[in-house]
Amino acid sequence: MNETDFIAALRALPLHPGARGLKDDAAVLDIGSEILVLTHDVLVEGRHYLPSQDMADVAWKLVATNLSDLAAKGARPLGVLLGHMLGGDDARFLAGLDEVLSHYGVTLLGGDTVAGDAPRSFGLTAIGAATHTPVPSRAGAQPGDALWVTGTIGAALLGFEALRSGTGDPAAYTRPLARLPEGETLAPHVSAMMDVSDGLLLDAFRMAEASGVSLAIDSAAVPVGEKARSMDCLTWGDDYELLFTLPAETPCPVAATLIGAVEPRGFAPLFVDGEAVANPQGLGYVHR
Ligand SMILES: Nc1ncnc2c1ncn2[C@@H]1O[C@H](COP(=O)(O)OP(=O)(O)OP(=O)(O)O)[C@@H](O)[C@H]1O
Ligand SMILES: Cc1ncc(C[n+]2csc(CCOP(=O)(O)O)c2C)c(N)n1
Ligand SMILES: [Mg+2]
Repeated sequence: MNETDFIAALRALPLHPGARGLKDDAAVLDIGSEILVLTHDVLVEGRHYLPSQDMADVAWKLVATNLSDLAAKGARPLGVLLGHMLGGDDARFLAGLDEVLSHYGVTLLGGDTVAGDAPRSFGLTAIGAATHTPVPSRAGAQPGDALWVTGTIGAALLGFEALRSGTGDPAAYTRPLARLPEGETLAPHVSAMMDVSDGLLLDAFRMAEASGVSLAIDSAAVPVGEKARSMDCLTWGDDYELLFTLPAETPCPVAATLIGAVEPRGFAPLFVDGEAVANPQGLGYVHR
């Protein structure tokens, strides 16, 4: 069973309405006075980071990737709960955790600590407060809307290669940034929004499926890390940029690039340069 199959099977279990059918970046919990936004992500040695990496980078990435899901819902972080496995360079992990929490002005709520052998994994739950209702979802894209993305797609891939070769800047891979200010600015305007974690094309496919529309992407319009390897950049993932749709007449209120359009559902959820993409296979990263 791969990640997609497992999540599909989870959808048959009793789901909270705030789980949004397990088809969104985070759960949305209306508790009356506030709307909480909740997300959890895990990093695994060898899968999400290299065993040789500085554990300070791992702590940074663990927090940033979770905050990215809050950003995609326009939420402001309230705090985090950490699931920690002792046995690596725990002092460096603590230093990186201090650094990333200070950077985002976020504080610890709690967590759990265990010891274990490599390959170790680390979990984090991030809790945020919605800044705008309705909280943006992946499901609201409307035919006629414009499709936008922040930042450079494939920067993480190039950062990963820089880390492995020891030449160039690995920061886009080792120290991704959560687009919290952009997410908050965008939330009142977008019809749909998500972060790009598994690859632009796979995540666009998921947005199209959730919204019941087709997304048409002009691949040449996407700002990629390396033009000659555009397809690698569009499918590798780990970029943590925001992918969103805006009504055609709405000016984009943040720095971002127009990369396509929302169309009524055609015979595929995704069209890349006019070519129908009916199957998500090969569009991005899926755990298996
Ligand atoms: N083990 C699990 N138990 C419950 N819900 C899960 C589990 N794994 C995934 N989900 C849910 O499935 C949906 C999709 O998850 P996914 O991990 O693809 O989203 P994401 O966090 O935005 O992406 P990424 O993990 O790549 O950052 C979310 O609603 C998530 O909460
Ligand atoms: C050492 C190493 N680091 C990174 C990658 C690439 N990668 C792994 S998971 C993922 C998507 C986000 O994960 P998730 O869906 O769990 O949030 C990506 C792009 C790799 N193959 N090897
Ligand atoms: Mg996400």
